[in-house]
Amino acid sequence: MVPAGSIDGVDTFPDAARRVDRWCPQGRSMVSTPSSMPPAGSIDGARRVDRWCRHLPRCRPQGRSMPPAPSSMPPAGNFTLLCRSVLGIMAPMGTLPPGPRSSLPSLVRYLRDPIGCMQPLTKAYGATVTFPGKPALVMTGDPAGIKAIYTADPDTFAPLNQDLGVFIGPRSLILAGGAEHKRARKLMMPPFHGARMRAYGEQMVRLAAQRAEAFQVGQTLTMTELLQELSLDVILQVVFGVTERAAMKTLGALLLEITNGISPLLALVPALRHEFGGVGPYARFLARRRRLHAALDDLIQKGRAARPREDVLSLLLAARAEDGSPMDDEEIRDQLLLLVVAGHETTAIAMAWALYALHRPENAAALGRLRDELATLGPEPAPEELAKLSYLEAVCNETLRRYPLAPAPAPRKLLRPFELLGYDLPAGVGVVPAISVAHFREDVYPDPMRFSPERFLDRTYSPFEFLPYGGGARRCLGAAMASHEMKLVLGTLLRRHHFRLASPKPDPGAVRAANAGPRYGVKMIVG
Ligand code: HEM
Repeated sequence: MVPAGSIDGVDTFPDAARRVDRWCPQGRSMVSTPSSMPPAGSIDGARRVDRWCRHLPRCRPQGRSMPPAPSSMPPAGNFTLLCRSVLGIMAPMGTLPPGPRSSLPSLVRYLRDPIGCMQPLTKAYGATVTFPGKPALVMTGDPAGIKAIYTADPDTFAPLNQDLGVFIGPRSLILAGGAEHKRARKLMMPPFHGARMRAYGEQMVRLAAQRAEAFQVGQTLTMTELLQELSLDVILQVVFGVTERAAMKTLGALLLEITNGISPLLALVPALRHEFGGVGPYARFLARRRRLHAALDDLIQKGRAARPREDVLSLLLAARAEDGSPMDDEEIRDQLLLLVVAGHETTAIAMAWALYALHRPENAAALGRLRDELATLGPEPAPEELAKLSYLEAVCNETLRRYPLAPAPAPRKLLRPFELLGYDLPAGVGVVPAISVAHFREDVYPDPMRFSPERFLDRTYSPFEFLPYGGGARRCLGAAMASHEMKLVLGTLLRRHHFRLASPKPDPGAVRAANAGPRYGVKMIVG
């Protein structure tokens, strides 16, 4: 048995030794401490042993086979840990789950392979990983950890990326915290409630059918672009209430300028956000934002003057908080911008991934089964009939699982200490449910890389195992709308046309703004 003594004072804590015994022979499997583990007398001390003992010479005389540490693992001894703490690189590492020494390689890997980038880290450290930084980020793909985050009191967290306010409006829902978030969410929820989808379905099907009518046999379509335009049209009509063609075109162009102008580097590296005398990507972005703000202000004024309509903007203008106060124009403008940024590219990418997956040769059976199901409907089915198809729904869910758009959604910053899977995380740390880890767990989704809609017919998954829309108090506001749109648009396109992929090359995905989308745009030939 490995004596746990004298490493960071562990000798006074009896369960530490058992943990060492568990970890040392296993080498690389540095999974997070299971919640079933008895609480350690000194949690800090014991956990440090969990993570570091196999790198310390003290363990070796015990005759255990000590596999080499993974190269990304810090060669930590007390001195190294101390230096890091002093330098602030890994500030409170003593209480955090294991993770790589630097976050930079992971960031680079994320930009190259947003969906698969967590897999090597999961192999090295387990489903819960700490990324050092200021603040450190703890990502967990463990359903128990995800549950702890999503079911915690929402006031435990604040949204972390306040600096993203330049892109999505400083007063937008996604950046609000505490009581402000609760107030805004309550005001914004009703137009996105599942029951409202009936009102929006007709418009979604009509817009998809109009696009599909223009397709010509043999034509090559870049699905990400086409579907982005289509879901922008849906947002313009359903959210903004703009139905007149010319107005849709003008506003649509301004919105696309903004959403396409948010480069991943600008979003991830605040230091690049300088105007540099009016040239460069950030200066261009700010000029576009000014033009868009003017157009949105105009739309809001017209909305206030018009009679109430069915669209989201109209409902937001009429919404009142508990104290009877409405949202002011500036807040509505920020919320509208958020809805476009959060809503149109995400849904478009999800639909493009679905078409890509269905038309891969290995998934021919899934496409066949879906086509058979669609053929059971009459010539002009009501949107609700499409929305009720169970295999179509399973295809959409499997797409969102296999190709998570937000592999790691916006971090939540801890406002107070928080226990996660037995680790006592200090205030200030960011926590992130790692969708890209949760959706690829072998124990939950056997053969996880395979696209298999049948999974969603055979069993149901908990909200901590299947979480394409995040969860808890910040679960995606547009989830019902996105799922509805996916089913109606895919159903409408596939009922009217056959397609094949223009290239057999697999698409590993790439970062597009904040989302993981197809790298090659999903080029398809109309059959
Ligand atoms: C397939 C499409 C979509 C996916 C996969 C998706 C995914 C997500 C995710 C993962 C989050 C973060 C949740 C969290 O932090 O726990 C989120 C937040 C959000 N989404 Fe979506 N989304 C989609 C479509 C939409 C649409 C269509 C809209 C609206 C038009 C929308 C509006 C929002 C808003 C407003 C938030 C912030 C919620 C809050 O902070 O309270 N999303 N979405």
